[in-house]
Amino acid sequence: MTSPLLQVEHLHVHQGQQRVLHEVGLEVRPGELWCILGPNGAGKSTLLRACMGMARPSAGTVRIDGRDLAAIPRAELARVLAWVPQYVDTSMGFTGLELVLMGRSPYLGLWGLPSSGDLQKAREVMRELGIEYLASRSVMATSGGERRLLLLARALVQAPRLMLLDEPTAFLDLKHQVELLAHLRERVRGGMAAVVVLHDVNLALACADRVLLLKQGAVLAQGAAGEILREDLLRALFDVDMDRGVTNAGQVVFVPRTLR
Ligand SMILES: Nc1ncnc2c1ncn2[C@@H]1O[C@H](COP(=O)(O)OP(=O)(O)OP(=O)(O)O)[C@@H](O)[C@H]1O
Repeated sequence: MTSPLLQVEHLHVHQGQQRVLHEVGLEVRPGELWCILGPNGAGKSTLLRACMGMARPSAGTVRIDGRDLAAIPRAELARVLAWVPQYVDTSMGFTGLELVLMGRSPYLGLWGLPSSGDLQKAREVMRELGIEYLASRSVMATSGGERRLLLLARALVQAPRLMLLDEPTAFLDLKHQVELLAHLRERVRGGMAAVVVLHDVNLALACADRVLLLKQGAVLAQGAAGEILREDLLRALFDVDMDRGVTNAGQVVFVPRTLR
């Protein structure tokens, strides 16, 4: 078995007096796509933030590629790990291409200027995601979904081995949601690892290898997606009765009972 790229052990995080994460453990290996599911306020974003050193553990360890996260210089970390946050600060008025090019900063030389190779990589990823048309547009003049795709492009040009994505499908229409996750799956098949916070159980079921269910800051269950995503655990997680069905194409789906 390959060694983990991300290893979280006995992680506790507090925000002031509030206990946000309690005794969380997680191991992510190359070629695995993990989905984190849980109710609002469960601690999903905090877990991602702790994995990249933006939320300080009150106890426990986070290791990236076998090394203690706190001991890895930021520039070095950025060559291994990329983050797709929930929001982008659009107040600074970058163009789409400039935002995407920021993903190349861990590789820039002495003067910090992107080379023609960096520009080519940025344009290539934008083309793959169908957002070339945003290259010279101000990020302030883009839609919520377009910003999401720009943030994904920025993370992809970073050429990370591990990607952490916080609700990347929020604001995206159905086609873009499916395309984004398919794109991510393809990268993961190529050996990258990804941890994705999602709210949609069916999208998680469609794309995840492994799933972690987080409730009130603690792990309710984790393991292979097909074993963990089942009615009893989903009910315990969301306090909503779910019915399991199978589509004509043989795909398992869950429907909240109150919506039937
Ligand atoms: N900076 C902070 N100061 C105080 N409390 C915080 C802070 N950041 C998060 N929290 C609290 O920690 C808890 C977990 O927040 P977090 O954002 O990790 O949840 P989440 O599972 O990502 O939620 P959502 O699905 O709503 O995005 C929440 O109760 C939140 O109010």
